[in-house]
Amino acid sequence: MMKQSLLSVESLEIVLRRKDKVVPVVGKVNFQIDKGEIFGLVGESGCGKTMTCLSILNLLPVGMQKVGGHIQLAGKNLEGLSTAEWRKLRGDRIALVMQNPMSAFDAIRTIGDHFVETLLAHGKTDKKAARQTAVEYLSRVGLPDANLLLRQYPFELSGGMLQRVIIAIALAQKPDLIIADEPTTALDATSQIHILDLLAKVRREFGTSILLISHDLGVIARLADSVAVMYGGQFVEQAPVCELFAQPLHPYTQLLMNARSSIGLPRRKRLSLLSAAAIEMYSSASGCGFARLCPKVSPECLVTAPKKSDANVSGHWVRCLNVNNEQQEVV
Ligand SMILES: Nc1ncnc2c1ncn2[C@@H]1O[C@H](COP(=O)(O)OP(=O)(O)OP(=O)(O)O)[C@@H](O)[C@H]1O
Repeated sequence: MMKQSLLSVESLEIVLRRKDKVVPVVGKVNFQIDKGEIFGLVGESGCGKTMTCLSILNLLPVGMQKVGGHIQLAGKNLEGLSTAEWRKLRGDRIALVMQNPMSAFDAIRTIGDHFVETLLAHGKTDKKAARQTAVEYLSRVGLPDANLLLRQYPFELSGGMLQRVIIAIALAQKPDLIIADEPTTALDATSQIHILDLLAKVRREFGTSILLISHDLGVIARLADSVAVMYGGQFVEQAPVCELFAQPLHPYTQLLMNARSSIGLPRRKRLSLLSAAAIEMYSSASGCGFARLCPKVSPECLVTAPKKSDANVSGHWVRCLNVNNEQQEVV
């Protein structure tokens, strides 16, 4: 089947403005998500994953500013939308599933209130029909006794159940894209697997595209079709998921893989691997942002910023001077 692009992010740049300082947070990020694709974004805490997705929804926090780039959804430029248009787009076209499901709910309102109000706010239906839709979608995400659930309060549900409710509310609006930002991080191991299986089912049954953000390569491996590795506000490698695991090229990706495969090692040894990957922003005007931590650093890395170079497999590229040096191209 022909691939059809859904989301296109081009040269995205985000900065943090603090008094007289401007701190780069995300720099010249490019990616594309096709219809029905699950695109994984992986990287250590603080590398800019969340700011990248919040910018897609025009929800950057105070002080953060998108200063460059273009974002298109199904060919339509998302610049210059009115507040009402943004409100409609969020939910109707793009849904957001965040890390901590409890924080998405008002503790003194029932699940039914949340569900119905969201549907009514998006002008879909009357109250009775909204409750019917709620029952249908709560069942579709595998929650038993949906009628009882609608009368319950958030504190009466587990984190895994609340995450399912959020996904049900999102699906009821039939979005084109779900942005799932660390959707399983706050859950216990069993609930994590159930939520990942549910997201796979959502893509299968609804054809929804998913931008899946995680610091955990295992989560990405289980679900994503392709994956981008982010470090210090930049994408440093991107590949189809099997290819990335078979042949990680960037030293940072390799470090992430090693840290993961060292799960069985004593805690101290594991931490020493992880601390080597501690995040520093790409604040250096020249050179590679990862150079100071890179086990393969060469003198050139300190002065020359690496450009993208293609690997042998289609869709796989890396930003590192020490990989395929001769293939470096201007991007
Ligand atoms: N509200 C905010 N105000 C100021 N700086 C922020 C704010 N939110 C995030 N940052 C900073 O922006 C940078 C990118 O943060 P971001 O949340 O995108 O990282 P992340 O990769 O999603 O990490 P995590 O998984 O921990 O959320 C970090 O340096 C972070 O400290």
